[in-house]
Amino acid sequence: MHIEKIRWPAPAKLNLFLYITGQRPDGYHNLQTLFQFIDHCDFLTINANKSGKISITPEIADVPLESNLIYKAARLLQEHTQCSLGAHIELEKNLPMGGGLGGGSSDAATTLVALNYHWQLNLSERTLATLGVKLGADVPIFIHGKAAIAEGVGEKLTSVFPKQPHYLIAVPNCHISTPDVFKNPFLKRDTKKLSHEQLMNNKWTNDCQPCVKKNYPEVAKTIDWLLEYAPTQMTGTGACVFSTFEQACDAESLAEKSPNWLNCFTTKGVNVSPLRELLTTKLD
Ligand SMILES: C[C@](O)(CO)[C@H](O)COP(=O)(O)OP(=O)(O)OC[C@H]1O[C@@H](n2ccc(N)nc2=O)[C@H](O)[C@@H]1O
Ligand SMILES: Nc1ncnc2c1ncn2[C@@H]1O[C@H](COP(=O)(O)OP(=O)(O)OP(=O)(O)O)[C@@H](O)[C@H]1O
Repeated sequence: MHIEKIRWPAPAKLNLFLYITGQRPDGYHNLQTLFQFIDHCDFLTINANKSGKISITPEIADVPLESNLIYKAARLLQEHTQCSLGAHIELEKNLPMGGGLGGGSSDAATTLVALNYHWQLNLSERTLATLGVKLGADVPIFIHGKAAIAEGVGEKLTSVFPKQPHYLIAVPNCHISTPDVFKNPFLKRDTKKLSHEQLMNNKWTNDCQPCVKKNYPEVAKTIDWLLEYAPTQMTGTGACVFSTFEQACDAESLAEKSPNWLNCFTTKGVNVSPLRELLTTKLD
């Protein structure tokens, strides 16, 4: 067991494009989506112990321990490996919840990767991703840790190298349920599947955005305000929206002049996740 206390990052992701190419018999949707990470993270400080128990502080408001994806990921790993070790996890929650930035999935992925290290389980990335997808469709990309086109329901990953621009991320004041967006009868579900080369060279859009804009006026107002200044679109099933800039100073000056109702922060796109950076450069 690695007993040293380590502060592990759990970064957010953006869907730079998101196309729905069909629906499977089980109701899940086949996607073609481009994931990039941003340098804006939750942090999990992990202290491994021999208790067999998983404790997390502080609690997340409205999320009981048994529903916390960090707890679920740790339990899944214990069950899969019959490991009798435990851990105390201190969570610094910086990512907005239910915003399409994948914070819950990222926390779960970081838990799997970190406990695999602390408990010295030696599970492969593939095994961790197979366990992780049970917790959420986005967990495998966070375990992969490299910008990628995801296909299937999000589990088939091909690494790609999009530009790493600066972003202004806006967080509209509304919670959007992912299942509700996928249930919407007006959702476009028949986008033609394209080659990776075509996908990377075309203009990038998000098939969920028109329905979400229609049903959530806060999202529509945010996108329309930002579009006056920079290319802007929604990530995932919303509600967060990102505007793209070549220079950090342009993102920052737009954030400064944005109206009070627009809650936002600036960050940079990264093709290697901070979690992967830590694993490959600092812990090897
Ligand atoms: C749309 C994305 O945000 C893209 O990054 C993700 O694929 C959604 O990932 P997530 O929030 O982890 O979603 P999950 O918890 O796996 O799925 C929530 C619900 O969304 C619907 N869902 C999700 C993913 C998918 N490819 N097809 C779907 O139809 C299903 O009804 C599912 O029950
Ligand atoms: N550790 C966790 N962090 C955030 N949310 C969690 C966590 N554990 C459970 N949840 C639940 O998961 C829900 C979705 O959280 P999350 O922040 O991942 O949404 P999201 O950013 O919209 O994700 P996605 O882009 O994958 O749809 C939350 O509303 C919360 O109830």
